[in-house]
Amino acid sequence: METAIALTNETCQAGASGRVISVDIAAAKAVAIARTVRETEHVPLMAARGRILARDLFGSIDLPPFDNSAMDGYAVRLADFAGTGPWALSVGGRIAAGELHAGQFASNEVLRIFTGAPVPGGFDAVIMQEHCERTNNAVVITTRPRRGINIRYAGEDVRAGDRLLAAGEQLTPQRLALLAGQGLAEVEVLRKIRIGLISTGTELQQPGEPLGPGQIYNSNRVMIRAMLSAVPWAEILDYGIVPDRREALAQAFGDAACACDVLVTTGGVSAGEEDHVVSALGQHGGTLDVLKVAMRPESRSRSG
Ligand SMILES: Nc1nc2c(c(=O)[nH]1)N[C@H]1C(S)=C(S)[C@@H](COP(=O)(O)OP(=O)(O)OC[C@H]3O[C@@H](n4cnc5c(N)ncnc54)[C@H](O)[C@@H]3O)O[C@H]1N2
Ligand code: MOO
Repeated sequence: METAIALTNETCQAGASGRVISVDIAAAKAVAIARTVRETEHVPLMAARGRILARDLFGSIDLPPFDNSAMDGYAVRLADFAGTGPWALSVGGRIAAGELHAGQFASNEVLRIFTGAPVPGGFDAVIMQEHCERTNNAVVITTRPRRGINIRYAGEDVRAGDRLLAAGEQLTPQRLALLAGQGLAEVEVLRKIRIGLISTGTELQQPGEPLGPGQIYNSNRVMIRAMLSAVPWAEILDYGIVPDRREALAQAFGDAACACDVLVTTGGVSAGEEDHVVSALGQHGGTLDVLKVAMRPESRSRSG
């Protein structure tokens, strides 16, 4: 592990003798000095995709909340299947999803039922309509059903009290559905990491503007912003282009340091006297890990 070096006005030269390391090692070193964001916020489920869960979440209700039919067909009681079939049973009621059936049933009565409808107490199987023959007010069933067939029992998917998700997990669409299934409207997540972006270079020009002599369009900015905008737990603060003047850079870094958790800068970290980024960073009392990364065309990046 290379030790962090204190910054001085000459620090911009410090990388010159540093060892060149791989992209993976450089990334690991940058991650090693990172601190975890602790502040949290509540966000609506609809806006929570990709956010990081702040705390463990436990089920508050069973899912499904009640025994319900997995098929359109007939709810039956096994006690009505005495002897050998076929059995002719009369239809004593009808229930669709979203309804309740409060009535009583005589023995030998079945219930016309639809997918998602609650299975009343006492019924222990649902026979698909395709496996029944309906005649007026009766159904003929030829095969004795298995107990529980085509019934989704309360709590089969989630039990109240189960740990559903752990702190630190990312909220995928499927996990969000799990929380919605518990009736949650919002969820506590870690606040977004604020990533500042500063493009350094007197020679840089914004795309869309005429290119002056010696100028080059700022292509890194749009690339980095596009990459960061795909990160749902990050927020981008774009400070635009800052010219290669030490005071201007120090001012921009000072502003950004107050507002950001991470600052991404491009340019100005080479070894010439026009490269002021490292020394301007030093003005804010930081320490610096010099990371010379084995990549082309830019081999110089810094993390601190
Ligand atoms: N006799 C037969 N019955 C069924 C058959 C079959 O071949 N023969 N196929 C089964 C299959 S497979 C499916 S899938 C379902 C499709 O039925 P529907 O499209 O009518 O779906 P629903 O009954 O409306 O819902 C099914 C289930 O999911 C619950 N649900 C619905 N919407 C939501 C939502 N937005 N969020 C949460 N949960 C929802 C609903 O309450 C039901 O429990 O048909 C079978 N039946
Ligand atoms: O075949 Mo249904 O449409 O998935 O469960």
